[in-house]
Amino acid sequence: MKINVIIIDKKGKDQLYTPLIEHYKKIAKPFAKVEVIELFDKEIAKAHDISPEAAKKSYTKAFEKYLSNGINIALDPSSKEVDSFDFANLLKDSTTVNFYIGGAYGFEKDFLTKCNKAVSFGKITLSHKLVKLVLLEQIFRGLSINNNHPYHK
Ligand SMILES: C[S@@+](CC[C@H](N)C(=O)[O-])C[C@H]1O[C@@H](n2cnc3c(N)ncnc32)[C@H](O)[C@@H]1O
Repeated sequence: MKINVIIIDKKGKDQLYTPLIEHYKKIAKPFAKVEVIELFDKEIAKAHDISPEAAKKSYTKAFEKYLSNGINIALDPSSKEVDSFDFANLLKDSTTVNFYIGGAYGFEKDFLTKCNKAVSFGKITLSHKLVKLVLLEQIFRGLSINNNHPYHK
């Protein structure tokens, strides 16, 4: 199966999170190919200087081309909270699963309605880099649950 983590973020490897992200991608390999897709362009940078609404619109524009393939799940703090078993079930719905992590201003409502689901990791707001790491760990945990791997005890 293919899992895409699509995030509004500048490309580039930071020393802090990248080794762990790569670790989870590697250990998930027997079950799924996990790819992290970072999106940030001049249009998003410019929109940030205009208004939160313009910024959210620019995120939607960047995300939209990925919506056509597979199941689409937005990570949104104010949506339905999931536990690790609910999360594992999301990975059973399709052979391609796209997860979306919003930018500094979250998502446009319109984008959330275009996704199949929106889920929350709790009411706290995590930085997008930290959310990416938590998501990668939960993807591996979910794959472990679905494949009876002993990681999830
Ligand atoms: C810095 S946060 C943006 C905060 C923004 N004010 C909002 O309400 O979404 C960047 C992204 O991280 C993700 N995120 C942060 N905390 C989260 C949580 N508790 N559960 C799910 N996703 C979260 C969301 O995708 C969010 O758009």
